[in-house]
Amino acid sequence: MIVFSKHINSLDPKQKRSFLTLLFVVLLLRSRLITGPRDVFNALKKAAGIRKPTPEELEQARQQLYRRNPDGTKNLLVTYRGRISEVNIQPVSQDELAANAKNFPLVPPSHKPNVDRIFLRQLVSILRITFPSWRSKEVFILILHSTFLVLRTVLSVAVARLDGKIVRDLVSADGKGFLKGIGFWFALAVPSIYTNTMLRHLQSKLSLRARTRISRYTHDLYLSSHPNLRYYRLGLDGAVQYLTSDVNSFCDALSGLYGNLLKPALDIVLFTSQLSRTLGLRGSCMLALTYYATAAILKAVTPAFGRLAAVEARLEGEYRAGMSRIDREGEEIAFYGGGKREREILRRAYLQLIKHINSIYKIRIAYEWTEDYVIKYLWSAAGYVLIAIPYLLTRRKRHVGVQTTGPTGGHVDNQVADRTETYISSRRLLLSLADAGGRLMYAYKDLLELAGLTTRLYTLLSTLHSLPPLPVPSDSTAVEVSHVDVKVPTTAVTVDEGDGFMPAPHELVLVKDLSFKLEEGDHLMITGSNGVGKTSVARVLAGLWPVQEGGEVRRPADESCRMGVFVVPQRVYMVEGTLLDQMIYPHSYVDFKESGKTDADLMDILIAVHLAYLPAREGGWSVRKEWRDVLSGGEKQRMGMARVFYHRPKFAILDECTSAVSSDVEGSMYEHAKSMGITLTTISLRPSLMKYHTQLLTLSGDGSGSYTLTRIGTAEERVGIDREIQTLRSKLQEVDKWEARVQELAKLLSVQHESEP
Ligand SMILES: Nc1ncnc2c1ncn2[C@@H]1O[C@H](COP(=O)(O)OP(=O)(O)OP(=O)(O)O)[C@@H](O)[C@H]1O
Repeated sequence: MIVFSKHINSLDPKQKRSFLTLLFVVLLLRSRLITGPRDVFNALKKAAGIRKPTPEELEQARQQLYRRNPDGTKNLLVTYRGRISEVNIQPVSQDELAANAKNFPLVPPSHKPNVDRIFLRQLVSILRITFPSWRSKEVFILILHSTFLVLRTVLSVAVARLDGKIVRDLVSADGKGFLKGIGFWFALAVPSIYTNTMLRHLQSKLSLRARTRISRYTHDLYLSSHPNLRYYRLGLDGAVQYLTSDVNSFCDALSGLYGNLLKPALDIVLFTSQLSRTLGLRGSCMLALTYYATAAILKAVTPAFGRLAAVEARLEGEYRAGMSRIDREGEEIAFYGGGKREREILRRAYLQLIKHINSIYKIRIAYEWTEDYVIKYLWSAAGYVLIAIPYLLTRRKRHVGVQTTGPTGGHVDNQVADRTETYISSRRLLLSLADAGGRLMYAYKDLLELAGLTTRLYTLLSTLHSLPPLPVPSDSTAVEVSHVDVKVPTTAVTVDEGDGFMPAPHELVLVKDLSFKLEEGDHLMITGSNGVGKTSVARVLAGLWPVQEGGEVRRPADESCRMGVFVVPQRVYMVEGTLLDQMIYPHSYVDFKESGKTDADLMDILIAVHLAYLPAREGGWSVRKEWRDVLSGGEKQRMGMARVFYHRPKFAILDECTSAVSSDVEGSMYEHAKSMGITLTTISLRPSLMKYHTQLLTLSGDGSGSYTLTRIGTAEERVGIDREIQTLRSKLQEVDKWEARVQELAKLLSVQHESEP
């Protein structure tokens, strides 16, 4: 950079003029002040027959979502400003993610964010994601950004020199030189402003690219299918905040810091080298001493900005989570009239956040006061002293300051003008130096804040990476469970301790040593009182909860659903999208088209679940609505059953998913499922459903984890029912005794009342 500036200095005036003209033309073209090339481009597009898509084509692209490429990758169809752009998506492979896990060992919960070795290690691990290779576009932007940073520093020196020269011409009453100087001043303004604008632009661009890289990585990591299911098992409080806001803040802080750190550092080196010519050895040593003293004072008064930023992000996440809970559960809250209560909860979360932010502001007052005092006043005073030293202490007249070639040709024939020029140039450089020092100190504060955000992002990534894949069940033609203890996995009950992760205090075993086998056509009903572990059995069967050593779950590999069994939960999930998307979930429109199914097939399914009126009522298959609010509870459950008929799995688990459906429709849906050859496992407390099943699994619920498995309609089941009838009869016989006792007690009470005074 210094070489570059020296090189420019060495050019003769004619060469300098040509160089500046060339620079001006390049900047003008790049700044799009001239729109010619763009008009030509648009005209060419028109001539080539490239037109704007129609609204129908836009809707079609929205519905289709992506196009599959022959090489297996997907092109996402993004509709934006009336156009469709295709973005090639190349997901990070699971192998690559697994290999990266070694870069993300878990942080100890006691770790407090700071600018230290741990921070650097964490930052490097994340930077590997942001800058995947030397040839990536992000590196190119970084190089371009750095080039503009150097250019800005060079221009600053040129401005300081010009400033000195203008004042020199003024003092020596050189009108021609003065006007020439003003002309240069305006010419220099063009590249200076352009450089500043480009710096801001490239900084934002770098932040956006980093955000895209990290978001894609976290999406691939977080939204992983079986056997990873990280989105289900993460167990980190405020995960949404980590995945959205924190990523954004981190990228902004990172891209901002680069410029904020490099620019003042460059400035300091260049300005110091320029000034050292004026100041001499003694002055330069004193300048270095000033730097050291400043850094020491500010380090001593700098608060723990990193930790403060991490706490702020967590509190922001809690507040956001409260807001989205109300948005999600609005109707339930309204039925309970819980607005006031929710307001209190939200207000508390908000006040906690605001109190924290306020305390940061207060902490900042003292810090910023010291910082301003040191940077603005101490440095300026030191600057005056340093400039004065050569004049006050050195008797020998020295040619000091930045070299200029004025009308005098560098001869000192006007001592006052010469001194004024040197003073103005040096003073401007010193002011710029103070400004650079200030920005460097601000950058240290930014660095601390980046440390806090890095810890947050690193915690997310390391927690995601630390989840081992779930065991993949072996293939079988039937569903087989042998010697399985159904227990709540420890990772599912973790508590977020701000930055850390705490395991569950004890293990909760719901069902002990569970064994059963379901061949195709063996329909199982699971029953037992609330909270006994019925849904937990489904979680184990679906592979959501791992099985302990010694136990085993075997399932068929079924193409219709990736996990071998298709589970319909009690609360049916409604996906964002069209009516068609609700029915085919988790299939996409492309999957639907590839499956060969038609609208007529879909209609048949809707008839089977008694929802045939929906497409006409809602305005067709492609209408988009907030289906969670539009459909009633029973309609949603019927839609859940429609999905089962659409996917037609070999085995389906229905977890109380018809509890809001009328009994007649429920019965016809069960008959339809069986006629399609779907083997059902129903979790229900409704005895009326028993007739559709062949086996009954009853979980005892006495805390021992015991269960009974009986065949429905067999001698064994009849014996079981007889036994229960006998138990009830013997209890009924005691009813007479209990009634006699009640009468005795009533008499006793009335006697007591009479004897009272
Ligand atoms: N992630 C979890 N963390 C902690 N406890 C859990 C978790 N999941 C389930 N449990 C506990 O395990 C027990 C069984 O839950 P499960 O959902 O299997 O009950 P259920 O028999 O299906 O109940 P219901 O009939 O009310 O639906 C409950 O006491 C529940 O609190």
